Amino acid sequence: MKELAIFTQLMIRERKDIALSIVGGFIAGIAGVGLFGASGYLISKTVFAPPLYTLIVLTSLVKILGLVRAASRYGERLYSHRATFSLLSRLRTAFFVKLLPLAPGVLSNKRSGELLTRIVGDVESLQFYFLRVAYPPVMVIMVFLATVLFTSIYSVWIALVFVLGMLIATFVIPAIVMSGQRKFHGLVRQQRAAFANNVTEMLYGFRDIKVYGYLKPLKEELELASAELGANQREDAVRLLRGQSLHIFLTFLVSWSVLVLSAYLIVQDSLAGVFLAMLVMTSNTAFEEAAPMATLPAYKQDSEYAAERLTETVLSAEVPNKQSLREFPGNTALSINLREVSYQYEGDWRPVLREVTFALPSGSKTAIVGPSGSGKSTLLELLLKLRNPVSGDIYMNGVLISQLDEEDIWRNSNVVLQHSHFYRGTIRDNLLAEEGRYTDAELTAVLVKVQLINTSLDDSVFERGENLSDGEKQRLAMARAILQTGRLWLLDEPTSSLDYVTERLVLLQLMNRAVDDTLVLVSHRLAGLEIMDQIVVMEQGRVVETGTFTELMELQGYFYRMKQIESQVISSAGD
Ligand SMILES: Nc1ncnc2c1ncn2[C@@H]1O[C@H](COP(=O)(O)OP(=O)(O)OP(=O)(O)O)[C@@H](O)[C@H]1O
Repeated sequence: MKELAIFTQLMIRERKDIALSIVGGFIAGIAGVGLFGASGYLISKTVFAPPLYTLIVLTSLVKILGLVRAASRYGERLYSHRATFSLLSRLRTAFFVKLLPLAPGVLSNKRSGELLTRIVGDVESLQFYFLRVAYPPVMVIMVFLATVLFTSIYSVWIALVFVLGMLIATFVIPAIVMSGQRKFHGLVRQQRAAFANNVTEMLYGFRDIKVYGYLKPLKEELELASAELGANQREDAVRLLRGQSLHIFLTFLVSWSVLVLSAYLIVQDSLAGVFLAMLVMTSNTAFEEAAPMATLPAYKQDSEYAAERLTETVLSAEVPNKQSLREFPGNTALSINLREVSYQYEGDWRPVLREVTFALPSGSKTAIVGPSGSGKSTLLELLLKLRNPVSGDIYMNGVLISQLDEEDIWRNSNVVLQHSHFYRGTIRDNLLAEEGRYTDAELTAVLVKVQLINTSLDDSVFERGENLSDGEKQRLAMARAILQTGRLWLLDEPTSSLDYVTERLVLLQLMNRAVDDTLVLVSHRLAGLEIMDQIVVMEQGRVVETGTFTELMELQGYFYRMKQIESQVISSAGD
């Protein structure tokens, strides 16, 4: 199956450990069969009171085989587990490297809880591919062939019993295990993903869920789902155990058959009685070695399913071809051109942006205004190449954005999105400034610029900034942007939670800092836009007006009417 090709390639890189584990496993298997065979022979031989040297040779052989078996089993375990963990670490890295450039796309398509359990669970499942799928057949075939060859020296019929038993162990028992497994194929995995989704959603929205009294039904639902998942996991484990029990039953069945057949052959004078115990012990040990065959197809199916889903996760997003990308155009303030840009969210029936065309000259300051839902934030995401236009073109300094590496765009932009993320740590950690790049005095000066006057760099920040007000979060996000050195500013309502005075002060600082740079400010508020070089007015995904504040007011169109309404609302609120 082609999805497992990645794994096969990784196995080739671990070939040395794999080869050593196969050699160790083979020696351990053969030594085990030899050890028990020799013990059986020794027991039988003592009955005939053989010369002392025969007993010494046989006892020494048993001891040596015991030592060889233990040492080679140790080697096999050491190398096979080392190979497994190296494979796991390579697999994790390889998958993460593939996932990383796709992150914004994959994260917006998938629910976070599901994505996490999928990736972790599927990668962990694949670690068993080598130990429980690829490795056992090689070992079983080698040990078994050697054993059949050895027994055929004494009796072809006994060798045939071995072959028959092995066919049952390799095909019939796994088929019985699989017949139950097929019905439940992937069910546990799907249930686990659904469960993780519900838990993550509950954790994210815990406060609202609690306040609205929705906690109890949700908890009951989760408990039910958890019990169902537990029951199915138990059933899965029981199915595997049933396979192993069947295999043990087969081992005894074969040993009994060998015993009966040997007894018959001894009576017929076709076999010397002294070999009876040896053959029975040999069959018992050889079949013990084949125990992993019972669960092999179940693990194989599980690994294939995991590989398929992992591939689907990385293939479901567009893979950027970095080779054909062009160098980011210079260290100057960017000029940006949008030509007939349209965008539609996946699965949505209407476009969010429709043939948007406007230009942002180098060093210009542009405000994008419009009612909620008119597509302003989506437009910024397109400029950041977090999303790609469905049609139309975006140029940055004359280069098509599709030919630019998004990481270059991010590095050259100072961004404040509507919802910034904050980490558990200190204010200093959350400024995300490269260590050693700024002194504490410089960082504090930036905090002052964004009016976080009483905030210290060592103040703690809780997970997701729970202990910060919305206004503090916005100012901290603004401080982060100010500490960046890009020449493009993309700000999505960065001051919407601030009071009027603080907002003015912060924006003033920002304009001073970005004086020579290109700046785009998405804003709901229309006050203070006089200082902008250009205002782009959007409505239902279209650009309806563009111009300076004065031009738009003179036009007496959409912006003018919005401004009138805002003034009326402000004055009536003041009455
Ligand atoms: N991830 C998404 N998937 C599907 N639809 C989305 C997604 N994000 C936004 N939308 C839809 O796209 C439209 C435009 O959203 P967008 O956030 O760009 O508007 P906006 O003008 O920035 O709004 P606001 O001023 O309220 O922030 C909305 O109708 C919204 O429902």
